[in-house]
This record gives sequence, structure tokens and C-alpha cells, in this order.
Amino acid sequence: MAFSLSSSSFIHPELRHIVAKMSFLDTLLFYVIHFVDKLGLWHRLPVLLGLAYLGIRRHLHQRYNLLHVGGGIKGQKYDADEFCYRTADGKCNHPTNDIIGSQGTFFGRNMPQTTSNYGLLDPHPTVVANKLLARKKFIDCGKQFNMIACSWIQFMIHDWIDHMEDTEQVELRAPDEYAEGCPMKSFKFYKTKKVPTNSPHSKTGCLNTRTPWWDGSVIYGNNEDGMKRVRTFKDGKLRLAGDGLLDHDEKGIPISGDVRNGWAGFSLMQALFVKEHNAICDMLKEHYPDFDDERLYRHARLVTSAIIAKIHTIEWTVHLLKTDTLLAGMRINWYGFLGKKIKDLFGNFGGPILSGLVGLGRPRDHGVPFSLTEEFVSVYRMHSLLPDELILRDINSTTSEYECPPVVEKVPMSVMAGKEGERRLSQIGMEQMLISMGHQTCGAITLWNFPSWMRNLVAHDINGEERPDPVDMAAMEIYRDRERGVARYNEFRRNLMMVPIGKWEDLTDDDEVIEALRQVYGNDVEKLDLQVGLHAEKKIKGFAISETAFFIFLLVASRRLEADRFFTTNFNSKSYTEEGLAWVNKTETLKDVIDRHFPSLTKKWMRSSSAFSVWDSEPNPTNYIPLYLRFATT
Ligand code: HEM
Repeated sequence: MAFSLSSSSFIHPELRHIVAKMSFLDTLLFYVIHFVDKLGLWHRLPVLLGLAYLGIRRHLHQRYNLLHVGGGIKGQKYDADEFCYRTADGKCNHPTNDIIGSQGTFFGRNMPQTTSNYGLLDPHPTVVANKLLARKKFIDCGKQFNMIACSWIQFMIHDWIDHMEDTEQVELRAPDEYAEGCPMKSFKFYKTKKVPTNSPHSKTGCLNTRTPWWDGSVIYGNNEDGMKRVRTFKDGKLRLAGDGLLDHDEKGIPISGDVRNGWAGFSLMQALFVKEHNAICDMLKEHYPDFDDERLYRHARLVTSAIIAKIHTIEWTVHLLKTDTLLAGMRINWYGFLGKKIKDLFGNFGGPILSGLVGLGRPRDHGVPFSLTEEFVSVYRMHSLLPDELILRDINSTTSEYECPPVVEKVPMSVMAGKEGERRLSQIGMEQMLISMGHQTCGAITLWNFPSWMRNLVAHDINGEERPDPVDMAAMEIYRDRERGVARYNEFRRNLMMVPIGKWEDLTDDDEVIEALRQVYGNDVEKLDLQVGLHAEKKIKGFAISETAFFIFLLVASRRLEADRFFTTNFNSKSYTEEGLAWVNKTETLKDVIDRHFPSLTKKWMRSSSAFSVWDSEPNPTNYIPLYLRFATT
């Protein structure tokens, strides 16, 4: 039966082999989304139907787009009651296997490694970077997203993912005919480390040097040594300098959970959440005077990590994908269809749809142990969010309320990175930096917008030390996806059950882009690199990213919550304390966190509805949300 359905002429011929693997019921569900996809319709549907479409899609991705890598690594059972806190290296979170999700485990996959035979240099990454990625003129993303939003996502990336490097280097040398226009004729970098996996999907896999859980490792570190470095071992608190910013070691490297490839905006986010952690410690100590340093630290870490996850889910993502359907969808992920008020009153009684993923009785991994995936890394390559200059504003000006303060200086972003960035940040101070970033729009995720300064970038190693060989990040990103066997754009879409493109006009209506694509890839749409496709794709109104990238988010954003014991079984007062849970519950937005530490700052400077939108923009009109969804979205 499944065969006859899958071979139906209704299904795009290139998707039939995927459908052939499906159960009868899933094939029927696939028909529904495929029908909607063919009409290009889901984002125009009324909210409830849009949510139903996304619900079906997520279900199918959970069934067919989660592949476990590294079956050979055997973990052990452990006593979950004894480890009812987030450990330094991410061990002891999966209910029955202590290793899953810990530092140094494999990246998973959402689809098999590419089956295409294109070579690593076909076409040359430098040519792709020059012709399609390099910024000609800064393209901003309007009022939707500001530099705080841009720094926030780097803050998240450094919580979740980073590939372990090999000790062997590779050199990329621009072909002679293009060398002229290149910022660097050649550059060297370390290969990604590949290790045997014992998995059917891929013989080798890559290792994550960070803990993939949403555990705040960006401020707490990814192992015992990292954790010791950041703690004061007094009252549960973390180290901060006297000016409220991160402390530094004798070499000028910040003391924080992750110090690789940072810049002042990223460091500011770290410092803000260290402040939050320390404020939670104070609150807990007041309510529970018997708690010792260790207990205060453990509870405060759980609470801080949950606040970070919550802000990302119900605020940052909603601003990235600014549509009513996603506003409802993301809040339903946290609070459920019945909304916050009902959840506050009755707790989790209705399962994931009615009461949300958070606080579910048990973690759910859909039969595939939790990890973040290669494809997830690829869709988060969003360096075009970064501008070329940071615009500093005069916060002592007599500007009237909510007006954009005047510019005092435009500082090249390259200067704001690394140690020099840290030095500048301590001169600028937290408040001026927050207000300046709040008022600056960030870059749009589109072609010809890759920051110029990152094409000759001094990168940093895992200890925050400068690398001797600068790199062309734009070319390197193309190389990385190929090196890691991530499918190119069309194969990626097919694997996500999306209709592939047949010609360049299916991707974009921009003639200039089509001409440039032809120059680089000829008429071979299969050759199109994933990054180029994601950046060129026509966007859904309100979305700052492509639809193709979004379907990976749809799967992984839920998974980060529902697979984690501390957002499900252990999201309770025993692990978090009564007061800790109340702190998570009352914190809804980044503005709430900023207000806690700088009580008059947003009142004076922020007109926008969210700290992630440009601050002098008009607040959102109350979105049209149908009556039956009002309680879910407020
Ligand atoms: C000043 C800011 C930033 C600098 C200097 C920077 C630099 C770098 C460098 C050097 C790498 C490693 C490249 C490699 O060896 O493959 C990297 C990886 C990456 N960056 Fe950034 N980055 C910045 C901001 C951002 C932002 C805003 C995002 C947005 C999401 C982002 C997302 C990523 C991702 C997804 C990776 C891949 C990680 C992996 O391979 O596991 N970065 N970045």
C-alpha cells in the first residue's frame, strides 16, 4: 500500500524514494504537507492551520530526520536522584546513559552524508566567496533585529556547538585568475577532526567540544576545569570584574565558559548572565540560608539556563520569524496551547500540545539519543548578521525619551574582537554598550553581505589565544560544509521533504543573483552550495532566515527542550527550588533581565516591544491573533 501511494504521480518524482520508506499513516500526512508545499501556502494559512501544518512537518522530521552517530560509545546507567543538577561536562542528563550529550560526543545528523560526487574544490570556495558572498555594501535587516539579537545568537552557538579540530592543516589557495580580487591569496586552517563512528549512516563523524545541552555552558564552561575557572566558590557565585564585566586572566583573556572567537558584544551577553546568576544566588541565599556554596551554584545554574532557553524560545525566535503563526507556535512550545495562565494554575496536565514541552513528565528523544547535528551547525552560519562597524552612541546626551542618541564613534568590528575588544569594552562600559547595540540594526542574511573584515580574520583557539594564520571565513564556511559531508542545497531540501529547485528562477527572482549563480555553477542546480542557497532563497514575509533553514529549526528547537531532563522530568521545585521556579516563571523577556540589573535603562531608551528589535522602533501593533489563540499567546 505504502508503495502505491509513494509512487503516485502527485508526489514530486525526486521525493518518491523518501516517501517509500514511510508508514502508511505518515505517507498520508506527507500528502497533506506536500499538497500545501506545492501551492507555497503554509505561511499564508490562518494561524491554526499553519500550526497544524508545522505540527505534521515536525512529526515527520522527528521520524525521518534524526540519525544517531557514534553508536559504538557505550554509556552507563547512573542514579538520576544523585545527579539532579547540570554537571560540568554535560554528563548524566539522558535518563539511562550518562555519556549522551556530554562534551566530546558526536554531532548527529538530520540526513545522511551527501551522496554527491562534487569535489571539495568544485567550484573553488574562494570563487564562491568572491562572486556570491562578499559584501559589496552593508545590507541591514531593518528594525527587526539589532546588534543585541546578533550577539545573542553567537552567545547561544557558543552554548551548543563547536567542532573539534584536527592537528593537520589544509591550505586554500585562490585560483590565479581570481587571486587579484581576494583579500588573501591563500590561507591555512586546521581540518575538522574525523573519528570512526560504528554507525550505519556515516563511517566517520565529528566531535562537539561543547556540551550540546542548553545548559549555559557558554558561561559555566564545558568541563570541570572550565567550571572551576569561572566560579568564586563563595555563595554559589561566578567571577566578575569590579566594573560588572567579565574578569580577565594575566594575558587579558576573559574568564568565562567559552572564550573562542568572541567580541565585545558576545562578552557583554556573558557578563549580563553572570550578573543574573549571581543575583539568583543572592535570592536563593535569602530564602534558603542553609544552602552551601555548591547547592546555591547548582540551583542558580539550572535557573539561569532555563531563563536563557525561555528567552530564546519565546522572544528571540519570535523576532527572527516574525509571524503570528510562529508567535503562537513558540509560546505553545513553552507554555502549551492552553497558555501561561492555565499552566500556572494547573501545571502540566495535558501533554506537550496542551501544556507545552517544558515540565513534561519524561524526556522524549524519539528513539534517537540527543545531540546537535551537522545540518544544524550549517543553518546557523549567520555571519552576515555582523556589520563592519559598531556604532557607539552618546548616552549622556540630552536626547528626550526614546529618541535615538547621537553617534559618538564608529569603531571597526575587527577592533572590537579579541583582547582589544575586551579592552575597549571596559572603557565603554556595560550601559553604553547595551544602548548602542540596542540602537544598531544588524546585517541581513542574504548574498553579498558577508562582513569584509571576516575575510581576513584573526581567529582564536579554544583557550582564547590568537591564531597566527588569518583566514577568509567566507571561503572557509563553504569548505567546512563540504568537508563535513553536509548535503548541497538541493539534496538538503529533498532530504527535508521539500520540493527541490529545477532552475535558478525557482530559488530567486533577482536577475543579478541568477546571473552570478550561472557564472559560478553554470546551469547545474545540484551543485549549488548549501550556504549560497540558504542566503539566496526568497524569504517568507517576516522571516529573517530561509524556509529551508527554518525546517531544521522546527525540529531542533523542540528537541533541545523535550530531550533534556532538566526541562522535563526535573523541571520541578525539587531540582530548581520553589523560588527558583518562580524566578523562571516571572522572567519572560531579555528586557526583564536588563531591567533587573539596570533599572532605569530600558525605561529611558527602549521604545520597541523587544530588546532584540531596534530600540527606537515603534512597539509592535497588537498582532492579530484569533480569539481561540489569545490565551496561548499572552
Ligand atoms: C565577532 C563575531 C564572530 C567571530 C569573530 C566569529 C568567528 C568564527 C570562527 C573563526 C569560526 C570557526 C570557523 C572554522 O574553523 O570553521 C566560527 C564558527 C561559527 N560561527 Fe562564528 N563568529 C562570530 C559571530 C558569529 C555569529 C553572530 C554567529 C551566528 C549564528 C556565528 C555562528 C557560527 C557557527 C554556526 C559556526 C560553526 C561552528 C562549528 O563549526 O562547529 N558566529 N565563527
